[in-house]
Amino acid sequence: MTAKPLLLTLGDSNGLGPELACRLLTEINYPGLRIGLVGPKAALAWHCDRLHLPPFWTPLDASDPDALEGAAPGVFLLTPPRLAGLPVTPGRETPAGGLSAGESLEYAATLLARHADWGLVTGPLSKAALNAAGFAFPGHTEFLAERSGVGRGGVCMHLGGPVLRVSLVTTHPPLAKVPSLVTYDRVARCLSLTWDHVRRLGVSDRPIAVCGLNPHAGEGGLLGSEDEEVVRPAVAAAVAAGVAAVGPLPADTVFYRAAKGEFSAILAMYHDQGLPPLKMLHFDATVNVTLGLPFVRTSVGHGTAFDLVGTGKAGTGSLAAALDMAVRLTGGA
Ligand SMILES: NC(=O)C1=CN([C@@H]2O[C@H](COP(=O)(O)OP(=O)(O)OC[C@H]3O[C@@H](n4cnc5c(N)ncnc54)[C@H](O)[C@@H]3O)[C@@H](O)[C@H]2O)C=CC1
Ligand SMILES: NCC(=O)COP(=O)(O)O
Repeated sequence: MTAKPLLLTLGDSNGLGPELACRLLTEINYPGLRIGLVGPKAALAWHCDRLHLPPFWTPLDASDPDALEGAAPGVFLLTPPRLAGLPVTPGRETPAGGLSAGESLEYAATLLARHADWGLVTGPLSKAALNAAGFAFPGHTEFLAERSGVGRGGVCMHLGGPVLRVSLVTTHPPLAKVPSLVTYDRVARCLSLTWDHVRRLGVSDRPIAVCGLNPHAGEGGLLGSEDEEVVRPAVAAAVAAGVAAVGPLPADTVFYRAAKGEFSAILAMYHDQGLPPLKMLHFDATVNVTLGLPFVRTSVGHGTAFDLVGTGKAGTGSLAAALDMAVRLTGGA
């Protein structure tokens, strides 16, 4: 079977994305794959020059939405019209970098609306630069949820590594808003999407652990009411529908238990409950997957790391893992 084309957005043109794409795609050969880089040529050219690499891509006509479908395996560059000639300032956070990220994502979303069987891998963007460029989204997840028509409530952010996998009930709201966003429907939706994902990965022999929102999962209501009133009924309904899940469990010990292999995934209630343990264990192997979109989207787990751009010190492991996962989820291997 021929592998599906993958789009790889470079993310913020001044961030780590272009450098990692240059290094990874010249170090590793992906036979049989059609990879369409999306972003400005200047970002790639700057790093190739610095790393003494020849251009490793073939330009494609970005106005032809089927150009990548008809291409032979290889690495291609699709530059959205507004990014042609965009100057780059690698390592500096600017609105131009945000424009590059936003336009590239907009362009990729348009192609994926036409080719839902393709996959999308995203390079890191700066949320501040993205918004400074006029794209009012807290991140890729919300952007793609809206552009695909699914809506923010229909998707679930999931990040995983070789041992730990973590889904999030809420994505990027301020902490003060989290309790009101932990609803029965959100917990149920995220459990259902996470269950589908762990089954796809072949690790559904163990249950999903659901974290409590409050310390000690509320200690029976003593330390907060949400775990008994919202989380527990949603978990019970998911179990009745065939999902293997347990909880709410005290979040302070659930990662320790998962690291020993007890759970297939963890459903955390908010960003900084779920992601610090994951990144501590798997920083250079973390893959972000948006569950619930009509197409496969994976991403690096890390951010733009402006401090590392051009130093050659950044690890390419997370991007490599994101590409591998996209190939796997689009049925390529
Ligand atoms: N996938 C995405 O688009 C993501 C974007 N972000 C955004 O990125 C921007 C910067 O965020 P930070 O919190 O500073 O996180 P960051 O991940 O960019 O950097 C945190 C620390 O990790 C290091 N680091 C990052 N990537 C690395 C790599 N590949 N190899 C070795 N070390 C690496 C950095 O040098 C820094 O010390 C923010 O605007 C944030 O919102 C953050 C996470 C994911
Ligand atoms: N910490 C994960 C993260 O911020 C990724 O966000 P997104 O851009 O993938 O929505």
